[in-house]
Amino acid sequence: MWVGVVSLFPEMFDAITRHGVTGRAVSQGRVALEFYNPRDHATDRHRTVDDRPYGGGPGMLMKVDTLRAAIHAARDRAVEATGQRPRVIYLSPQGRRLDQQGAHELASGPPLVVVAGRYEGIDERVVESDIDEEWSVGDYVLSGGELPAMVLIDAAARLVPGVLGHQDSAVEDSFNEGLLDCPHYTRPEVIDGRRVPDVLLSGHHGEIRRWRLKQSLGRTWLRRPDLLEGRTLNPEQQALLEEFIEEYAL
Ligand SMILES: NC[C@H]1CCC[C@@H](CNc2ccc(C(N)=O)cn2)C1
Repeated sequence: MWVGVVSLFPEMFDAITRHGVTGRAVSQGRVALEFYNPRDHATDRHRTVDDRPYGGGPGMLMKVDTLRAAIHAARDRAVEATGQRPRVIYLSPQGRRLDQQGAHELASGPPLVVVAGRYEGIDERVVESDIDEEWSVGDYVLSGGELPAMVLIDAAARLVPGVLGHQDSAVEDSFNEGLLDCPHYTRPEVIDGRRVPDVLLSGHHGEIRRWRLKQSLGRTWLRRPDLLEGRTLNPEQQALLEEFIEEYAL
C-alpha cells in the first residue's frame, strides 16, 4: 500500500512509522509512507503556509499555492511509484465516516494521498479541484487532520496482507467481520478471585471457537444491536446468539 501524506507536521507520523505493527509494515516495505510538507514549497522569507480568509472572521486558512504544490508533488510521485493515479483524501468532520469496511476498501484500492488540514481548513476551490474524497474519523473536531490521517492509515495498513504477523489474527478479524470482539484472557489463571472461563483451558478448539463466536454475537447484541440490523446470521450463529440471550435473561 502506497500513501503520500501532505502535512505541516510530518514528525507526528512517527507514531505509526516507528512503532508496532505499522512500523514493521513500513520497515518491511509492505506499506510505503512518503511525506510532502507545504512549507517546503514556500518561497517567501518567512516560509508562509497560512493565509487570511476572504470575508474576514477568526483564524487562517492553509495557503493555496504551497498546499496545492505539496498535493501535486504527492500525486505525481504516487503515479511514478505505483503506475496508478491516487485517491486524494482530505480528513474533515464533513467526510464519509470511516469504518472497518471503508478501511478494507482503502487497503485494497489504489495508492492514497492523505491531506491533513490545519488552521480553519482549506480553500473550497482546492477541495473541488484537488481532493477526490473527504473522510471523517468521527463527529468531533480536532486541532489538525494528522491524528485522523494516522487513524485512517493504521486502520487500512493493518489489513494489507502480511502486515498482521500470524494470519489467524487477520482470520480472527474476518471471523468477527462486523461483530464486536470477544473477551480475551491470558496468565494468571486467577486475578482477584476471577477465573479464566473453563472452556478456554479445555483445549477443545471447536468448543473454544463456538464460545468466542457466541461471546462476539452476545456482546454485539448487548452493546451495538445496530450492527446486527439487516444482517442474516447463519444457523450456527443464530443458535449461539439465542443461547446467549437465554443465559443473559436468567
Ligand atoms: N473547521 C475545523 C477543521 C478545519 C480543517 C482542519 C480540520 C482538522 N481537524 C479535524 C480533521 C478531521 C476530523 C475528523 N472528524 O475526521 C476532525 N478534526 C479541522
